[in-house]
Amino acid sequence: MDSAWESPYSNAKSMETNIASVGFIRLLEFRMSAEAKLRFKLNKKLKASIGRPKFHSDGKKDDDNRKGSFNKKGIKFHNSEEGSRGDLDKRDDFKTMNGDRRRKRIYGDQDTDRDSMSSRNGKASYRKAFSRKGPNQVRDDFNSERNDTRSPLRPRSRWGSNGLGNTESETKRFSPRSPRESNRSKSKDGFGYEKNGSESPLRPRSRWGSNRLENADSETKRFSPRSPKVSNKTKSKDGFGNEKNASESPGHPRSIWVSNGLENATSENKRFSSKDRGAKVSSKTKYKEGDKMESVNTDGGQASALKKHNKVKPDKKILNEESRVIDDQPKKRKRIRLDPNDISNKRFDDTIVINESKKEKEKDEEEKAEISKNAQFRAIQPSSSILSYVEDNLLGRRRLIELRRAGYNTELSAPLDNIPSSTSSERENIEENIFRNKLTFFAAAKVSSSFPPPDLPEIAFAGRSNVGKSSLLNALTRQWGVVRTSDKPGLTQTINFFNLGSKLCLVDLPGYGFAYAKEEVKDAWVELVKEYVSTRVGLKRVCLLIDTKWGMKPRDHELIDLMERAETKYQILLTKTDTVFPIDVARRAMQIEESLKAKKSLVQPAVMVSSKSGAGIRSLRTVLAKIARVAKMVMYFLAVAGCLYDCFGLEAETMDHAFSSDAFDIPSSVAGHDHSAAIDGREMCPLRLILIFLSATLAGFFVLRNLKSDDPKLEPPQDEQETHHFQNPNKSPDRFSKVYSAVEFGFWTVVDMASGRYLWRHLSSPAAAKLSD
Ligand SMILES: Nc1nc2c(ncn2[C@@H]2O[C@H](COP(=O)(O)OP(=O)(O)OP(=O)(O)O)[C@@H](O)[C@H]2O)c(=O)[nH]1
Ligand SMILES: [Mg+2]
Repeated sequence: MDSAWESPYSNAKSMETNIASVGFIRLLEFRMSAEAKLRFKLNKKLKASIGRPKFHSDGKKDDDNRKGSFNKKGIKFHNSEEGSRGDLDKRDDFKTMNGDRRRKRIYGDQDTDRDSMSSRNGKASYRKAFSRKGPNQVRDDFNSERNDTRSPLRPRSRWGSNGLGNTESETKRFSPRSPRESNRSKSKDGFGYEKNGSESPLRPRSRWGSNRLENADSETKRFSPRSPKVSNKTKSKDGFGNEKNASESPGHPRSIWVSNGLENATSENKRFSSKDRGAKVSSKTKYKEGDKMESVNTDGGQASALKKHNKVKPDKKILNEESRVIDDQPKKRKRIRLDPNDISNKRFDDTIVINESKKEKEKDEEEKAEISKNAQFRAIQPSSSILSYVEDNLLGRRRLIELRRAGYNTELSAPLDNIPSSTSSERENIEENIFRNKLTFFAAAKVSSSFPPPDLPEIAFAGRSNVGKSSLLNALTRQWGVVRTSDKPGLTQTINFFNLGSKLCLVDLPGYGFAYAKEEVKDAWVELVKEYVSTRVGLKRVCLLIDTKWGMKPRDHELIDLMERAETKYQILLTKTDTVFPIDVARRAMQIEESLKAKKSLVQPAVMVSSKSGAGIRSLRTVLAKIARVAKMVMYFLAVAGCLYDCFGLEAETMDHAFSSDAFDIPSSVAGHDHSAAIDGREMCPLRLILIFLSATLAGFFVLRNLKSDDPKLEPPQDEQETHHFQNPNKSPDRFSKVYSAVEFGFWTVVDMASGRYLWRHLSSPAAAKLSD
């Protein structure tokens, strides 16, 4: 502002050249009507009511307030004028108004500036200053002043946006807003912009905006489309902008864009273009058809700038093209030469990466092998007998509705192991008497030396960790919680012995394979399990549990090989059948049976169970109960043989060889005889002989009966009771079967009393004592 006002004083030449225009303005002033004077006064009053800008003693105005007041003044003035006239006269009014406005604004400014200036230097009056500058220049100064004195922190003004092309980013930031801003500010301008003021600020697609958006690639492009238009219109009126720039003090802080414009061509371009926009805003504007605006630039001072801009533009294009060419070239990769003796972290990392890639390859190969395994598995066609068994026992993944329809109470644990329509989850419903006995833990062994004496026939449960060994013990006895289970592999870490009454011993072995335990600890488990299954006296069967979903693993094969060598009887149990589809249960059973066909110690068939649903548990009970029964029969036979040996004086050595407990794998305590007693058997009483004969006969009968049905088949249970349960699930077991089982149980007790250990111990102990003497 200062420089704009001071320049006429400092520049005598411009004073002289503008004398003519001053005279013209004075003439205009004399011709001013009384009405116009009144209007001017009114305007002054209005301005005063709005609030006038403060002027400092040095003539500088407070930037924002001052501009606001200028604008407001303009609006008010113009509004009052426009409101009193028709739309038809708008254009004429616009011109005259503009002239008035120009002059009056000058007067308005003069009132204050003259005082301030006279108080400052006491020489030149306002009119002189005005005459020296000329009206156009004054207006131009006014525009530039508005541009320049805008705070750089006020981007929302069209002036600010134009004048603040100081940095590229700034210009970019401001530039898209400018049309909107200009629209907004127009409403305050009083030059027919008030209609635009009602325009939504979200409508930037004014003519300017649309032009600018055509080339949004670069900043220069953005401004360029407008420039030709402006230059076309302003060329005839050119000559003030540059002059003004020239008259500006280069070091003046006010004119940011001017001072910067002298520094570099590219930024100058942008600045000029932005100034161009600002000039456009400050220029006369015709209002056409509501929203559309057409600007007529009276300030042609930007033509030279536009020329500059047009000159620089091709350079930019070239630069862009060059940069594109550079981008298109393939980028050279940095080659890092590695020192073979370098053992820094970098090289160490590289080796790790190589190892990892090897591991990944191995993993990929394993995955491929696994995929082929899966494909092979899907190709298995199970036999119809297995399929029907799976269906009859509701093995595999089943919907609850299906189980309900079959009459099972799905709210009970292991519902398929229960009698249909039963509400009892207790063990009374177990059809195998031996499993009604209480399950009691009696020993745990970490080493073979701590194994308990083999008093009872034992059935062991082996398999990988988490395969469901412990859960199966609970499910078989329907005594939940006696054996501890966990979803974390490796819970069972010792060989745990559980007595089922005094009939059978169930042994829970620690698992092998993956488990949450140290490697050495797991190795110790494996060794212990191997020792147990290969050397344990009284071990009737090892139930090798295999997860139906995953099938057999190398560790399972290891154990099988060991049991084959030790001639330990083992049977495959497929567990967790509820996790796979029924067809896959059948496939897995087929697959395992096929793969273990040649094994001698294997007891076929594989039993499919689920501790969760209870499917197959009854069949497993039947199998295990028969094992217990066979063991009992063998025990009776041994007892009878001992008696015969005693009675008929058979050679002790022969008897020893034929019926030794080791040969039958029966614990000596179960067999209930020793050689010393047998030798002494000749001295037994006749009553004992009768009892032995009777018991031997009955025992022989039951042994034969049991031996007939010793090998269970993969068909629905042959037993009447079993068949009844599975085929007619809605019927409860009839009374006859209950009586039958009770009589059988009583009979076996009598036989046990007559021919078993009880009598033998009591009768033979005195003889043994004698012999020892
Ligand atoms: N779905 C389903 N889950 C089962 C079945 N049997 C056992 N589980 C679950 O499998 C997990 C392991 O069961 P455990 O009985 O502890 O397995 P384990 O073989 O004794 O494991 P270790 O003692 O670690 O050797 C538990 O979360 C059981 O609930 C089954 O038949 N079906
Ligand atoms: Mg366990």
